[in-house]
Amino acid sequence: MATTNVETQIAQLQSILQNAPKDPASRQKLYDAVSDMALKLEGSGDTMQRVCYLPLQLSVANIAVDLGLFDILANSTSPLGLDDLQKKTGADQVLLRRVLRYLASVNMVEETGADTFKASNITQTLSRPLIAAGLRHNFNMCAPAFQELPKFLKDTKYQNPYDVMNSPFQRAFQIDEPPFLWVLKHPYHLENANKWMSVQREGSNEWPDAFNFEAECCAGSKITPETPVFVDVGGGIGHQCQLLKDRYPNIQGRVILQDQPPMVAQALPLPGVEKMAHDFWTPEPVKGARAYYMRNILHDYPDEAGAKILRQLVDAMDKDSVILIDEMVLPTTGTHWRAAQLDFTMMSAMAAMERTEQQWKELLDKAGLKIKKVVVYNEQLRDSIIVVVPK
Ligand SMILES: C[S@@+](CC[C@H](N)C(=O)[O-])C[C@H]1O[C@@H](n2cnc3c(N)ncnc32)[C@H](O)[C@@H]1O
Repeated sequence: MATTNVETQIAQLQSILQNAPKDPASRQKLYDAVSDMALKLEGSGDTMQRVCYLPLQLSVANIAVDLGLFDILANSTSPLGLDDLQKKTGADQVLLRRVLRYLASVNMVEETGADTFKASNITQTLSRPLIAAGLRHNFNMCAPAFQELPKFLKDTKYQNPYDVMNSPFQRAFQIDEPPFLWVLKHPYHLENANKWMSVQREGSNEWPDAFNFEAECCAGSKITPETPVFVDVGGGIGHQCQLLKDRYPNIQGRVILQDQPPMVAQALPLPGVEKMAHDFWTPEPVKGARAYYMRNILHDYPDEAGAKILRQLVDAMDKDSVILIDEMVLPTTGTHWRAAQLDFTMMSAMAAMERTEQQWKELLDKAGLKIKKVVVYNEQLRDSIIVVVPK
């Protein structure tokens, strides 16, 4: 009776899988619900084995990337046996069997018969070059810092880390400079990190999907071609300036990309965007802009340093100016695991943090600023535009 019942339940689950919605948002919702149910169903044996062996998945996935296994299977039109895979990878068959057996056990590849494998949906994802670079980045750079974290926190008496010159990453790599400077001197790690950054929010909304820049920042007094409308402070190579220009091709006024000189020198072509070398620790040279935009800058710094950067902008603002902070705003409860793990990545790498709305208020207060409104544009990570004005 019990067996029949469980077989019926499994059949019901399979029917849910077959009828899973195609649109990404609904699919994500279903995935979150099913994952949550799977964890609630989990017995102690599975819990201990799953948690204790978590690092192994990333390790074996890196072996598969090094051997090109995901690529080979994803590009094959039919299942491949060990002979084929040995010829293509040059690896010993006994070892290959062990690697593939493990990968199949966690659905990273699909086993179609004895010693025969094909790509699964997960193989297809992991074979993509940007995602494979992410496997390398997280294994080579993040995992050593995560490994260091428990001892680091014990040694620092469980105080929240705030000093970028004293982070788990620095200990793991035995360096005495901030990780973002160290990585610039290590091209292999830099390339993997940049590829990972470019893909990790793939498929998510972008800020103009939820925030109407023209209505929010260009209404009111007249804008002329001389009016600075958008200054991207610490804007990297200009992706957000490009996004703004793409979404608002007829926008009047100046759009300005600011960053350190080497970054500005590498910026995208960006027609219609002024490129300006500027150090954000010094007074903001563009006065009275409609919007000073900052994306993923302040989460790198503790409150005092963040307030110092913001004060440079406050001094440049006029009555029509706002600051747009594009960052995660963590909820008070129910933080998604993807957001929570990013917070720990910031802690381990940079002694930095993601913030709740209350924590944003506390930081802004130190710079004489307050929140006008928060527009969430990506629910899962709580990526948001925080519209900020002087108090
Ligand atoms: C995490 S990245 C964010 C880049 C960009 N805003 C984005 O979201 O893609 C931090 C940026 O801050 C820039 N940066 C760091 N220190 C700076 C400084 N003192 N003045 C101006 N930009 C700086 C870096 O060059 C880098 O482009």
